[in-house]
Amino acid sequence: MCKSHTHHTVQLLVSYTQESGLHGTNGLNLQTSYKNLSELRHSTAFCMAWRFYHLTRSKWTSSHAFHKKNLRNFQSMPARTATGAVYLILGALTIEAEIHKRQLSFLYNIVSCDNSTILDLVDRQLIMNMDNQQSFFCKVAGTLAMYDLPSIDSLKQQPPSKLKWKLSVKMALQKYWTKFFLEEIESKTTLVHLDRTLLKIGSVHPVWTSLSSTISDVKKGAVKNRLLTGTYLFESNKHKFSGGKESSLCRLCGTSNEDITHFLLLCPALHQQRKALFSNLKALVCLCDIDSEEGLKTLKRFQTTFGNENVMFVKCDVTDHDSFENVFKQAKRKFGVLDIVVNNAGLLAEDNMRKTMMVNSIGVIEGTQLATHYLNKESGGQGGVVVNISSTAGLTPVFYMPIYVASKYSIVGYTRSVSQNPANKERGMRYTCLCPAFTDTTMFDKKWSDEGEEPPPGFSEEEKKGALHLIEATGVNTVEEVVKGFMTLLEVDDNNGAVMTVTKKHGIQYRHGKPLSHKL
Ligand SMILES: NC(=O)c1ccc[n+]([C@@H]2O[C@H](COP(=O)([O-])OP(=O)(O)OC[C@H]3O[C@@H](n4cnc5c(N)ncnc54)[C@H](O)[C@@H]3O)[C@@H](O)[C@H]2O)c1
Ligand SMILES: CCCCC/C=C\C=C\[C@H](O)C/C=C\C/C=C\CCCC(=O)O
Repeated sequence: MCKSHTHHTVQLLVSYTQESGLHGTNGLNLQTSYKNLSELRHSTAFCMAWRFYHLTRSKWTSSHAFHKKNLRNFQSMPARTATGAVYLILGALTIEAEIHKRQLSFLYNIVSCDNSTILDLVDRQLIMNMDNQQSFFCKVAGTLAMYDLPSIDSLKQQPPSKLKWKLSVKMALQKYWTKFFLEEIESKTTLVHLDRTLLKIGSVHPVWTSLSSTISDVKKGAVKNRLLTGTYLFESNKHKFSGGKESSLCRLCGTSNEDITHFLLLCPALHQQRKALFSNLKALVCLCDIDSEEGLKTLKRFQTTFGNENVMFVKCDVTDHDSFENVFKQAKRKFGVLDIVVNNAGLLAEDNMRKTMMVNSIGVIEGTQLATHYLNKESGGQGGVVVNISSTAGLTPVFYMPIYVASKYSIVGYTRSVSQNPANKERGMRYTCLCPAFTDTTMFDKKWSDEGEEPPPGFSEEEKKGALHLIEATGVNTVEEVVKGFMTLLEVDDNNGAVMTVTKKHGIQYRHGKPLSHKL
């Protein structure tokens, strides 16, 4: 292979792929485009294999970068995409692996031939040249070891059929590079949503294979791909990165900031698409509340989105053991297994100390004990997570609501304590605590912003003024902001013992240092 031919092939490859961008926009589907790319790449790799020994480290690095850039452009991935994702989503081999494949094929052809002169030369090389790093045999011995393939000697003694050898090499390369890139992506926080079981060198990820090659489908695939790889730029990020110059509002609904929680769960403009997807997902929810009128309204709303069979409501009073346990029994009977419990019931009634403590404190403790019993692997469950809803008032004294504060402080201390039980790991349990600041819900009633209203029971006129002042100073969370913190607590599986605050000023923050960590 002469130098000018090599140069020509590389030029061809560059013009073919470098500016091609998204597949499909050039009229080709991903498979055809990739096949053409890899055929050109193979011949380039082939050329390089012979010049392999003369390649300097910087040439090596630039050919890797060149190859990765082509694969990335080809899938319309931005430059910040993790290398592992670029290769695994397309199932593509590295240049290094392509060269190894050819080395191993060449080795097979030599050791399995019946030309005694060639075989003698091989023997001579094996005796004389195995310490020489530049020798083909020394290099290929390293390649065989790298992929756990038989040594040159055993290949010579018992060469398998050509087909079998090709298959063994293919499998070994795929196994090695799949493991290599899976390890690489493990540390990437942007890739937490990528299902590892769908990633394999040699197979194209369903994000590409499930699409037709129409331009609109391919563009949808590019967005999906960016969502999967954590590289999609939500409006809220654009806002952040532009130093506030760009708007953070969702362009689809125009009503809220666009972030991943909004996009996946909340944006009303995507309701229809979500409905179709959610009806296949088996997210099963049991709602419970002492207020059955409101509970049944919420049930109806959830059933419309998630399907009638996937949601249930059970009336319950969390201060009554039997009533509370009945919820767990009913949910288990209908859904079979329980894995998340949210102890959310709460009230603000400074004029009723016993009720406040019974609902906000005892109710949450009771719910946590029942969850431990019904979810725990040691008592027939599959393990899971408990999220106890406290408040920033569970971390800061507030002089005009000491009873509410006492009830919420108790939840933080209780949750942190149960999270330290050494049995949690065996039981598959983790316990977390969410502490929102003032949030725009029914508890945060209009009367707190209406100067003309009487203060709520248990509050003097002066105390109400103090509260309004505090509310003005701290700001009021939207429910979406709190949901975002809540989803983070659920999704991060090594946060046992976490206490998270959600405030208007500082967003999501963990308190009390790093939680006691164990991965479940
Ligand atoms: N809204 C805020 O500003 C804010 C801030 C921080 C924490 N929290 C906490 O968030 C949680 C949810 O409150 P919210 O703001 O959604 O108010 P909310 O009043 O809408 O919800 C509380 C729910 O608890 C139910 N409940 C009360 N007593 C019960 C009982 N004995 N058994 C069963 N259910 C009972 C109520 O019927 C109500 O539906 C509460 O624990 C609250 O203390 C609220
Ligand atoms: C003072 C009564 C206001 C009424 C709002 C109704 C219910 C709110 C309940 C919340 O749990 C209270 C949350 C936070 C208030 C406590 C402390 C503020 C600490 C400062 C901060 O949030 O940074």
